[in-house]
Amino acid sequence: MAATVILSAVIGGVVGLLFYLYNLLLLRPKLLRSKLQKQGINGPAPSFLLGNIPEMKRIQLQLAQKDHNLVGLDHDWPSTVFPFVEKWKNQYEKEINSMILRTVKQRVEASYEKSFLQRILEGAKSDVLDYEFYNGLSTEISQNKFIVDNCKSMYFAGYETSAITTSWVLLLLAAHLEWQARVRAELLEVRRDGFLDADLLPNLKTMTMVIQETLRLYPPVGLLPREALQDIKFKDIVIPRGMGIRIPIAMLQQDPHLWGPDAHQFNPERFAHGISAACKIPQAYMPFGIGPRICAGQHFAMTELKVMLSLILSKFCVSVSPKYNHSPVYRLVVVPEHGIDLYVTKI
Ligand code: HEM
Repeated sequence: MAATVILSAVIGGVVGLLFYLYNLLLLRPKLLRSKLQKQGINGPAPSFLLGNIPEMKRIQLQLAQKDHNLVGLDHDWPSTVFPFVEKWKNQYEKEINSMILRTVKQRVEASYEKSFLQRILEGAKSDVLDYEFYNGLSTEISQNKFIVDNCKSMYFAGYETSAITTSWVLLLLAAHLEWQARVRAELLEVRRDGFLDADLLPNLKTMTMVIQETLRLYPPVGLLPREALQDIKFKDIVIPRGMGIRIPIAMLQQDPHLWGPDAHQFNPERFAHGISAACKIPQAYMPFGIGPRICAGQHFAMTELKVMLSLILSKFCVSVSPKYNHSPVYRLVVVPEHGIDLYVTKI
């Protein structure tokens, strides 16, 4: 009898352990991964956005296939509890870094044009690396680190932000058909001969207003982190050196005291005479941040958004599907929790 109990306990323990490992290593990361993919995180990027940097797209696809453990574990399992997670993360980081370096170098060797990546490489060789951050590292390591860090920053800062803004704009235009019609009419008028070139983009005034209003209501970066580098006295408030500060962009951009009673509504008309006329304190509108660290890609992002929306709206009408469940949430950027369901009709 005792032997049966012990045997059952051992079998139960082994089965439990196997299930735990299965859950930890396979099932859970897989579920998390598909959940993240549904939100568009780590999924294959639209080729338009990455069209000019196909290598980055390839890297992203490779990562999407490879890093399911990393994604799952990163989100759920603190490395302090499972020290091996740290080891895996380091291993993945090394792999990702060498993938980026390899890609950058191959691309630069294969290209004669003055590309953005070439500029990063030139930057890596200039005295920019005198920064404290790189002190103590050998020249080669710091140059490589500079290249990899810059590629990661550009990719991190430039992809999700623009992609999610396009989605929010399409949703808002699907919900406000009169604005969709105005944007389309403007588009047809501006590209009279059927071709929209770069010089015509500034003429898309209504579209600019719609994008500005979308970025007001759904700023991808909802909070801006800063750190006080010295003691600051701000009226009656003393902010000691080293304190972390969060600037609540999303809240500032919907404050009725600043924007009027319709602050929570979609009304692109408020931007008809620019940002200063739209808001009592224009500095409270900061979807691209503010100050010396303002978004380096803001003009590129506006151009990219206009081109992408022009291409979509000149060919398709969008309307909201009854399946759509509105629930914006703060993740890495502000995203629709359940995705965006739209009906798309060819014009
Ligand atoms: C709708 C699209 C975008 C939004 C809303 C956005 C927003 C932001 C915000 C809020 C910041 C922080 C600014 C601060 O700290 O004051 C930032 C930084 C940055 N963004 Fe963007 N961004 C967008 C697109 C892009 C694109 C397309 C690129 C590159 C191609 C880019 C590159 C960067 C870089 C490099 C930084 C860091 C600048 C620095 O720290 O000096 N962003 N962005």
